[in-house]
Amino acid sequence: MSQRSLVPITLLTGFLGAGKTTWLSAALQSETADRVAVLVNEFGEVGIDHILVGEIAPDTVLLNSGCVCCQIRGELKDAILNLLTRAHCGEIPQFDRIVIETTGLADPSQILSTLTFDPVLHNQVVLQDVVTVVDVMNGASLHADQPEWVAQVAAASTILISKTDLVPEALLPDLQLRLSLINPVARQLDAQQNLTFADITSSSSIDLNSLQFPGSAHRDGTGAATLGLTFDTSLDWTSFVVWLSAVIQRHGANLLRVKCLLKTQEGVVLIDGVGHTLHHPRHLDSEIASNQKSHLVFIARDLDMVRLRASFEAFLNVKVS
Ligand SMILES: Nc1nc2c(ncn2[C@@H]2O[C@H](COP(=O)(O)OP(=O)(O)OP(=O)(O)O)[C@@H](O)[C@H]2O)c(=O)[nH]1
Repeated sequence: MSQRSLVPITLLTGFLGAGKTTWLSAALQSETADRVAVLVNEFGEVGIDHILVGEIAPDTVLLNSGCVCCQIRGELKDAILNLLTRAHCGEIPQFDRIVIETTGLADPSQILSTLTFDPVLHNQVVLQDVVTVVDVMNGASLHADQPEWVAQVAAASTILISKTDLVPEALLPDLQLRLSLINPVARQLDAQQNLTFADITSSSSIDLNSLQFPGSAHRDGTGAATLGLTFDTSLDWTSFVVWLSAVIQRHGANLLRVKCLLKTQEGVVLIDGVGHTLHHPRHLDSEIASNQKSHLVFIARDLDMVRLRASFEAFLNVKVS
């Protein structure tokens, strides 16, 4: 099956009470909403969010009795396959996208790993976006010392900042800066802007101008560190894959996010990974892409970024600026 026919999945995550269900309910009511199937994962005996979302999307499926990232991965797989089968048989309307709303304590990298490595799911669905809702009131203060919050922010392709109506506008830049220190490659949007799925998901053609890469290594105060490397030389793709595989093999548990735009002898390649799982590399063949420098970004916890940079330079024989 070709990549084109895979059903895209949007993973909607964010800490407890951040505003995931509120945003999802609003987006589902938008006139321009895709045809969306929704899976809601909740802790506890009684799920409530799926009832709220279910008023708008009647075929919403509740995954309860555990967290989808650790305890009920099999249930997630069965629920996705069940949705696809029911749509195929005409029992529920056809859909263009599946949205999975996680619990507030989920680690997105575990779910990505299930979606990517399961041999059956791998041929049916593809994780397209990780959308993380961050509560502007509690995000950087209350939640920042929670590893799950940092993992969710680091995994995001888009960060939706919620509850901006509840704080003075002047407080926003501070949170935005802190978020971009943890994850410099995610877009940050105001959740109150009536955003549709089209607004928050990555399009098939990538807007290179929207990609941001940090210039060096830094720590953000939550224990996560970021390394950004930029260089102009063309890389040997095979050597890079060997190096990256070794890094993931050795330090996979510490990695929160990897994003690379690479000039190689085979063209420009975009690599996007959450935790130690990588999406399929995407070839970018536009003229704009070929005029870019190469950029690598690693976000990790307890990883010596100076040594990582030295190892990259030595193995690939590249001097970075
Ligand atoms: N004022 C305001 N309240 C919001 C906003 N977004 C969410 N809320 C409120 O915040 C509370 C939690 O919102 P939910 O959407 O249930 O949050 P959640 O992330 O789905 O929560 P859990 O599933 O329990 O983790 C609710 O009372 C919402 O009404 C917002 O942008 N502005």
